[in-house]
Amino acid sequence: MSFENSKKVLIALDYDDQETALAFVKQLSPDTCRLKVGKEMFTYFGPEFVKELIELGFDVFLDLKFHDIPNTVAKAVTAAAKMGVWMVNVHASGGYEMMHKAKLALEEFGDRAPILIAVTVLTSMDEPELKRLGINKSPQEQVIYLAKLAKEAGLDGVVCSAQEANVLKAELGEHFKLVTPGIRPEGSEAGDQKRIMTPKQAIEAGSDYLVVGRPITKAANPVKVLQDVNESIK
Ligand SMILES: O=C(O)c1cc(=O)[nH]c(=O)n1[C@@H]1O[C@H](COP(=O)(O)O)[C@@H](O)[C@H]1O
Repeated sequence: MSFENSKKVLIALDYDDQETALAFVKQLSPDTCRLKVGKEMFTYFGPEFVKELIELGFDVFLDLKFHDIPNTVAKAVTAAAKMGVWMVNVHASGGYEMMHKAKLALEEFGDRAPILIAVTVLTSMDEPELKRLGINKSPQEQVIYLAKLAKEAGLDGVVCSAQEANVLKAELGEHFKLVTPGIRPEGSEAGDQKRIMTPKQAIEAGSDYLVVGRPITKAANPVKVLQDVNESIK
């Protein structure tokens, strides 16, 4: 799939109602954003919903964060590729073998293989939360550690917070893609996100793609907020 990144905003479609989601999507253009379908919408509406978005011309990031034994994850990313999605993700903490098998499974799709990325440390986590998991590292140290592992396993990039983008670009190179949620335009609420940045700061730090959900989808005028975000990162 194409890494073309003039469209940097990936809108997180986290709705429990398909009609509302589609009414929102129909106000958007595939020229100004891509769409992310995550666990909530996929669990409610499944592959048919994803295919409908693709038919409307959108690149879709299927965000199901697979984390299982290598064989199961390889089969799951194969199913995602068959659906025609642009990007798919797994959890880096599933391990080298799991990530590597997933990457190998996508080889048969050639140029049509989705971009495969790994979630490092969720943007909702901070140092105390990592400690509770038994990980005695800062989020940044753990992100770097897992991102290196993902690169070694052949993945195309990682999901991290924009706060780690700078150091990851320096350590892992220009071509390793950084997809950053936890994006909050000036003045919007952090909610459950802990490691946040504004769209402009994130791009300046080296993010390739910005995942933005509630600041756009819950806005009174979502299309205007998207336009403002795109304008701020031109
Ligand atoms: O993989 C993701 O997309 C993801 C990883 C992560 O570390 N943090 C994170 O927030 N996400 C997703 O990004 C979206 C962020 O949405 P908002 O917080 O509403 O902007 C949600 O759909 C999350 O599931």
